[in-house]
Amino acid sequence: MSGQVVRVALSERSYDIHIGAGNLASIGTLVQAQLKPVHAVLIADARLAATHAATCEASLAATGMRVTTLLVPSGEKSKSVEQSARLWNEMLAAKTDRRSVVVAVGGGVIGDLAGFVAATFGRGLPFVQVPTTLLAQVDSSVGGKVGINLPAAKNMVGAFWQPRLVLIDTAVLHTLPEREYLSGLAEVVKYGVILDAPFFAALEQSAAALLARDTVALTAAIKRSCELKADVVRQDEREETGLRAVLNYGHTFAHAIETVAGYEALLHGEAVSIGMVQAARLATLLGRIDEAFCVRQKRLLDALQLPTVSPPLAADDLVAAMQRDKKVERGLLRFVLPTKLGHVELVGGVEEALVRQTLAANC
Ligand SMILES: NC(=O)c1ccc[n+]([C@@H]2O[C@H](COP(=O)([O-])OP(=O)(O)OC[C@H]3O[C@@H](n4cnc5c(N)ncnc54)[C@H](O)[C@@H]3O)[C@@H](O)[C@H]2O)c1
Ligand SMILES: O=C(O)C(=O)C[C@@H](O)[C@H](O)[C@H](O)COP(=O)(O)O
Ligand SMILES: [Zn+2]
Repeated sequence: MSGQVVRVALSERSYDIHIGAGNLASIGTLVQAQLKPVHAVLIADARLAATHAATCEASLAATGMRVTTLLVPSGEKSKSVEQSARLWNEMLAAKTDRRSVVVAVGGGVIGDLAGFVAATFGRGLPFVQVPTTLLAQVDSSVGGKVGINLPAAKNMVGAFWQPRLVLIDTAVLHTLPEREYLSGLAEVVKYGVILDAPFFAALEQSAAALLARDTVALTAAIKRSCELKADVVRQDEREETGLRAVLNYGHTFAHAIETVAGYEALLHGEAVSIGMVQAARLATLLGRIDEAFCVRQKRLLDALQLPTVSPPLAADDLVAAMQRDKKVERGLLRFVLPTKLGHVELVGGVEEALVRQTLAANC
């Protein structure tokens, strides 16, 4: 198969991310060669039933394995206990067992949900990610964080369950709606800010090409994002040393906004864009970074047509949501904050008054 491969090197169960254009139809041969399952449970976004999910289904079936396709309604609300229970029951009815593999086809919602179901059904089934949004290709399909939301807390129930392989077909991005595409660019910008200043500068140069979905610029951005994430996950797979927390830059604010807004008003990447602006502002209030950094970060987010101002939400509700963030330690908030372009730190003991001041400055 042509294309590029990024390796996620782990002590157990390392895996490859295959990146190419038009490689979706090779999913069957890849899965068969690597996992030799007798049965595939294809969990797909219902909106992709007639397109990318159908391609994957045909490719898997062509290898001779039995295929059960389970469609999930599109949208963040599907990352739920109810959808998980429905999938577990349908998998049982379809005689899913340890020779089965779960294949997720869709964006981050499907990957997180299908991965969670794979991690829990029968105490764990092999799992394959076929991400079809930019956000899922650069972030959610890599690293094994799987899970669902509770109404009052985003991603609160889940597991670390690594996929056995990730297949990225950049051609599927041609059908992605504009707003969803831009949302994925926010996580790409995140990688530049937290880990790679030259990559951030390259994004500044290629903003117009990225907006035009230019294949060369896009493939480079996807590959670099996957490499950066793979390297963090390699060093701290289960977010135990604090290193992996860097990937959470902007997310304490973002998850609070998404939760308080009821999971539907904003896309995850949009909330991350706003959250990165707020995290940078908090860092300036703490004297950890200068205003020039904030201006530069916002300029790139603006160039990529991402939102940088939160919708009006009650500060009390946002702070209460932040108190339920998984990074909270002994009741104290912790934030990932920039120290310079390309470097962030996990900072504890941030006073609530400063967080409120940051929220009030929303502009
Ligand atoms: N596990 C992780 O490490 C991680 C990382 C980042 C984000 N996430 C999670 O990912 C989720 C967001 O994922 P998302 O942005 O991919 O959203 P999503 O899964 O909701 O997909 C966005 C929309 O795009 C549509 N779609 C998907 N692929 C398409 C295609 N190729 N053509 C046309 N339409 C297509 C879907 O039907 C959906 O309506 C959030 O729940 C977030 O918390 C998880
Ligand atoms: O992979 C990670 O680690 C991340 O933090 C990536 C984030 O972009 C992603 O949104 C993740 O789902 C957030 O995880 P959470 O542990 O804060 O719920
Ligand atoms: Zn994210």
